[in-house]
Formats: sequence, C-alpha cells, structure tokens
Amino acid sequence: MTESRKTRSAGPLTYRGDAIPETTTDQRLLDRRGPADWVHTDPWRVLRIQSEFVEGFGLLSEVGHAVSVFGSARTKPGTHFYELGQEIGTKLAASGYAVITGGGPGVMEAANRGAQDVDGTSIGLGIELPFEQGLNDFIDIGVTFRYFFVRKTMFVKYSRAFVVLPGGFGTLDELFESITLVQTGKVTRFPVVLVGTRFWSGLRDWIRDTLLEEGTISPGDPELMYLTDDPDEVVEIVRKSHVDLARREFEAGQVADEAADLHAAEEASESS
Ligand SMILES: CC(C)=CCNc1ncnc2c1ncn2[C@@H]1O[C@H](COP(=O)(O)O)[C@@H](O)[C@H]1O
Repeated sequence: MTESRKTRSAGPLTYRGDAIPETTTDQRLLDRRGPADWVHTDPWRVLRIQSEFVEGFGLLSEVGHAVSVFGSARTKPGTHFYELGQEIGTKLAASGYAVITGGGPGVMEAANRGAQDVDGTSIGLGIELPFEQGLNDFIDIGVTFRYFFVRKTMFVKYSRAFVVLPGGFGTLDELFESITLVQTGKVTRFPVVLVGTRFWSGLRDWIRDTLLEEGTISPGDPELMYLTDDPDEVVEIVRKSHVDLARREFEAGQVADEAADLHAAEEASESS
C-alpha cells in the first residue's frame, strides 16, 4: 500500500508533497503589504470598472421605469429653467417614473427636487470631478461613478426617455450621445425630448439647414428629437412612447409582465 502524500487544496488547485506552498492564500492576502503601484495599473482599473458596472446594475435594476433629465449644472434656483426642471421632475414622478439625473446642482437638482416633492423616486448618478461637489440634497438613491462611460451606460440602460433642458457642453454631450444611439439603432426604445424651444431652435435649425443640407445626416434624423416648452407634453411624449413600445413587445410575443400590463392599460383607455 502506498503511503498517502500530504495534500493541500487551494480552490480548484491541488498541491501534494513539496509543491505545497508555505502559506495559504488567505495568509498571503491578509499578512502582506507590498508596494502599492499595482493599484494604478490598467488590469486593476479593469476590475474597478467592472465593480462600477456591478454596483450600478445592482442598484438600478430594482428601480422600475425611469426617465433621465439632463441640463446645466449652473442653473440657479428661482430661474425659469430651474422651475421648469422641478415641475418636470414632479410630473414625471407623479406619473410613476423614477427621475434620474447626473446628481449635481442646477437643472439636475431641480428635477430631483421635483420628484422628491411628490415622494417619487429621485436618483442621482454622480461623477467624480476634480473639484469636490457631492450629490445634491434631493436624491434618495445615489451612486458616484469614477468613470464617465460607466455612468453613461446606466443612464441609457435604465431610462425610458431622455429629457434635456438647456445646458452647456455636458448637456450637449449627453444629448448627442443619446441621439447617436437612437440613430444607429443601438437603442430603439426611447424618445429624446428637448425642453426650451427658444434655447434649442437654433441648434435644430442648424441641424436641418446645415447637417441635412450637407448630407451628413439622413432626412428622418432631425425628427429623432422632440421640442417643447410644456411639462405636460414632456410626460405625454414619454408615456406614449412607453405604451407604443409595450404594444410592440406584446405583439412580437415578448410579453414581459410590464408590457402586458401597459398594453392592457392602453386598450382600457382606448375603449373607455
Ligand atoms: C457647478 C458645476 C460645474 C458642477 C458640476 N457638477 C456636476 N455634477 C454632476 N454632473 C455634472 C456636473 N457637471 C456636469 N455634469 C453632467 O453634465 C450635464 C451638465 O453639464 P453642463 O452644465 O451642461 O456642462 C449634466 O446633465 C450632468 O450629467
């Protein structure tokens, strides 16, 4: 009979005899402090990026129907667009939509505040910035991301619609990112609603008169954006697109419960 050799298992690995390491994995994890440079290497960053996705998906997948509201970080309380942002936040929340913003001040704060005013779900997806900012005070659920692109994925994945109030480069970035995703068919399910006809009409005209004229976009592309000043119309556009999507999913046999519910609600309102 052969004498049984000393054996150690480490996860899926088996070591025997002289191959057995002197320490266990846990000991190596807990006992040693080596140089910290590896924290700044790309493979480590990949793990941090993954963890942001995991946290974001984990949090937002439980949230239900949501709409993202974008707009200037510099809009002050008491101004027209702050109040409009707040009213839109309130009306979306009252219609059952969670309101997601970038978590900062200005229009973001206004929309979060409006949602909170009616006990709606108010969410902030913040971003680490060179100057300390923190999430605004009107957020119930907040995440602060390190990476812009992870945060962008969250806005797109968990929103039924994008509502865009006047803003600067950040807002334009969000607007054009979302419209490009719609144009290229990467997302098929949400409307992009611009609020503030005077502010946005110059951009819309330039898109029509220059981009379309030059052939850099297709004839249907300018119609990918809605333009309004009316908070009720914002909610109406969101709701209608939501119901249309539910109907398409229902007809295609992809009957998620919510799609069936919405379809039934639509049928009921049509027949009443
Ligand atoms: C006062 C100040 C500049 C604060 C910055 N604090 C911020 N916190 C969170 N998201 C932001 C911030 N600044 C820009 N963003 C992002 O970019 C958009 C606004 O940028 P902008 O003000 O239009 O160009 C927002 O919808 C938001 O998603």
